[in-house]
Amino acid sequence: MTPEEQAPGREALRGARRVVVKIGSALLTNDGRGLDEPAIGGWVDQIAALHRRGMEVVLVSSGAVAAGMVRLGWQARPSAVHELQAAAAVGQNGLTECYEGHFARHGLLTAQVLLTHDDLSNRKRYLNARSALRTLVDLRVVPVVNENDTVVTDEIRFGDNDTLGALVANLLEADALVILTDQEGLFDADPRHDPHARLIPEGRADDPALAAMAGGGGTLGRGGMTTKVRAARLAARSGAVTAIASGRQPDVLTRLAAGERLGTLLRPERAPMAARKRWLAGQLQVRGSLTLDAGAVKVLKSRGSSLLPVGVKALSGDFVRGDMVLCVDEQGQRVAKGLTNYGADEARRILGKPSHQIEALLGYMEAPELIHRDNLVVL
Ligand SMILES: Nc1ncnc2c1ncn2[C@@H]1O[C@H](COP(=O)(O)OP(=O)(O)O)[C@@H](O)[C@H]1O
Ligand SMILES: N[C@@H](CCC(=O)OP(=O)(O)O)C(=O)O
Repeated sequence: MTPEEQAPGREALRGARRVVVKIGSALLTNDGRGLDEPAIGGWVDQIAALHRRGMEVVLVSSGAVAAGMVRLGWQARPSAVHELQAAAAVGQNGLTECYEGHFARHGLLTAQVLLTHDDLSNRKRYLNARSALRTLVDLRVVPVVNENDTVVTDEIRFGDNDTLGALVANLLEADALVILTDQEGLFDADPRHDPHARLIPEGRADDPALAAMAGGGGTLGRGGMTTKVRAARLAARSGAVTAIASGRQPDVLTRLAAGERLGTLLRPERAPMAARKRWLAGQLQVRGSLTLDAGAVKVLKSRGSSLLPVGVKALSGDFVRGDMVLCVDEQGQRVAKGLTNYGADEARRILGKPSHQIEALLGYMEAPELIHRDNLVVL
């Protein structure tokens, strides 16, 4: 059997028990004309149908800023953070009200869950968010998740909801992430600019060739296909398949759940990572970077070893013990990410040195490794 045959494909969607559905801004707001209520009603009807069949669905919905702009009568998306925050606060109200009303037609309760990057990067808050979401799902409530745009600033925002959708899929170990957008799926070029662009029906979530075809978004959406392909790679870490499809296709969700070949399906190729490693991999903020020699790159990749100072050639950034740092090879390619046992000043003094010299060099030894393998994830 080839790896392609072994990997979960369309049947993973058919048999999915838990699914995260992400609906993008471009689609939700009918290209900027305010919330597309009839369309939202249609997606809710499909989710309710899946729910009745026993499927657990978590919704990740964008649209707060775009809906707020329309309510406030603003023509153009503001660039000032405080205005974006205000628009999100006004628009999120409308979103919640809209979903609540439509799900109520089916006798289903919804729950508004607003998350920030900090909620998922701080381990304690991550575990809290996980148990709250799990409880809601167990109670058969449909969580409606968005980024808490009103309190985030540029440095700490996910920005696009594709990434948030993937992290929620990881958090709940969902079987599938379905990304509904305004295109039929991933094309080999941006169909907005290339009329000859062709749809890619299936691929590997971590295929770099697909990432290269994906471009940025329209005026309303944030990340375009770039963040959708990256989200598929993130979702694959917990074994989820990702479908990217047009929310304008009639019955798109129920047809996907029936295993129909719609849109683009991106399959996970590697075995799912343990939960803690996934949490590490999902961290977006890194404080510094370490350049590894070829020997260190090899043992990290082939044996999952810890990173010792002896294998590090250079470092950059201003990090402290416990911060996330990126490990790159001598060509600058990303190799791994992990939580460092030493701050930048100490690490600089022990670079390239065997671990038995650490105590003599620093006057103490926190640990023999710069990054322990439990705190390291190979990318
Ligand atoms: N290779 C590609 N295939 C399909 N769409 C692409 C591609 N590259 C860029 N895009 C753009 O990505 C847009 C969808 O992303 P985005 O605007 O962020 O929407 P959303 O709000 O649904 O996330 C499409 O309208 C399209 O113009
Ligand atoms: N959190 C933002 C959504 C960000 C956004 O537009 O994301 P996306 O739909 O992925 O392009 C909002 O509700 O306006």
